[in-house]
Amino acid sequence: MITVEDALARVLDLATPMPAETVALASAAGRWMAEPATARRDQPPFPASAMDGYAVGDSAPLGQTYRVIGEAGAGHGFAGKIGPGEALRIFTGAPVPPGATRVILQENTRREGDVVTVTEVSDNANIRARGDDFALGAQVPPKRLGANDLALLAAMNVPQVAVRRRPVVAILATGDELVMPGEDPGPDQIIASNSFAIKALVEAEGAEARLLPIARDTEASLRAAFDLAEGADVIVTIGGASVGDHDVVARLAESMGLERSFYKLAMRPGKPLMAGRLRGAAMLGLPGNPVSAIVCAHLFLLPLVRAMLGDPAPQPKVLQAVLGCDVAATGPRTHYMRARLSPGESLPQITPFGRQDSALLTVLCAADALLIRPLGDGPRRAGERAAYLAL
Ligand SMILES: Nc1nc2c(c(=O)[nH]1)N[C@H]1C(S)=C(S)[C@@H](COP(=O)(O)OP(=O)(O)OC[C@H]3O[C@@H](n4cnc5c(N)ncnc54)[C@H](O)[C@@H]3O)O[C@H]1N2
Ligand code: MOO
Repeated sequence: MITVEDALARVLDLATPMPAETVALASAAGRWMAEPATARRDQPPFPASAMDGYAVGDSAPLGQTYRVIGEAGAGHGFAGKIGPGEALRIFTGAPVPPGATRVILQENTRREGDVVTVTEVSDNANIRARGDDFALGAQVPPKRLGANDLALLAAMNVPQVAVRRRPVVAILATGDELVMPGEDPGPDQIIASNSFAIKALVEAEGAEARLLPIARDTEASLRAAFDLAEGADVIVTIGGASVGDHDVVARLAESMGLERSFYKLAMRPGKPLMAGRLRGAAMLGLPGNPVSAIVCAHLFLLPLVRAMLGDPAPQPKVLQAVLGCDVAATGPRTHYMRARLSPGESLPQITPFGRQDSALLTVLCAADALLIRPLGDGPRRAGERAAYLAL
């Protein structure tokens, strides 16, 4: 059995970066940029008024009067320039003309005909310098595009972005006992649940999920399912990974040419995880127990997807908390305990659930964190520091 850290490094070795494709900005939310984007203009492209008021060329002392010589609005500049004793009626977003050094807030003036008088002084010039937000040539380094990034690229006049193609993740649940939700299970059958979590997790990370039909525990059925995974960038099998007579996934994948990176790791839940490369795709064989499959997806599948999309830090983010109760020593496997966070003084408090069976979806749903209990660690007392992963 290898360690979790070693296993993660080997999984990340399976990640090949996705090729780039070009998409319209309006379709780029959640996508990973494949290369930096470059501003095609200054923003603002001219000194711009930040307020509605009057543009003048002096410090606007109290009682000063100006003759209003024209008007400028957003999208409608003033062609002339401002001389001494002159003011331009100006609105927010309008270009500030030459000669003007400040915009007096409208509320700080009195207007009579074409004469405006300063009624209150302010040291705010109310002018945004050209390029104040960004300058021509400014670069946005590759990142996952969120709403704010899309607005920035739009302002930079970047109508299309080179993004990484979404990796296709084929999800293959295996087992004679499984039927899909809504079907009529036989007396020995249960409902396949894991695939739905795995699909949602990889989609949220920016991948495209391909949910394959459930494969039965026969070589023919599994082989047919693997054929349906053709062309996927990642193949995820669920179940059939352990030592039982019906656990044919590994055997079959190997007969199809799987280059195995590892099988079994010192982790609980998730010991029978398998990883490798099959027909050009990265393959992860997740254990069948629902919590094992989902925890392994958080720890290995999502980092793999992120690495393929170009995330420079694809590893799960380990956070710190303090224990909310005493915990027992761990055995020879690092234990990822389903736990609940509550507010603490400087760090949150983390308390694992009493029931840690890897079949318990209700406990997983009640959890918002995985308490990490390192392998071989002794008992720990409430109040001691502990690492966790947020769910
Ligand atoms: N003799 C041993 N037995 C087991 C070992 C072991 O080391 N020696 N490991 C245990 C551990 S740990 C795990 S985890 C499981 C993993 O088993 P498999 O990956 O082979 O999974 P299955 O046997 O196919 O299923 C386990 C369990 O999960 C249910 N299952 C499977 N797929 C789904 C699905 N898509 N949705 C919902 N539930 C699913 C399945 O019905 C079984 O109940 O092995 C232990 N045994
Ligand atoms: O390691 Mo298994 O995944 O405990 O249920």
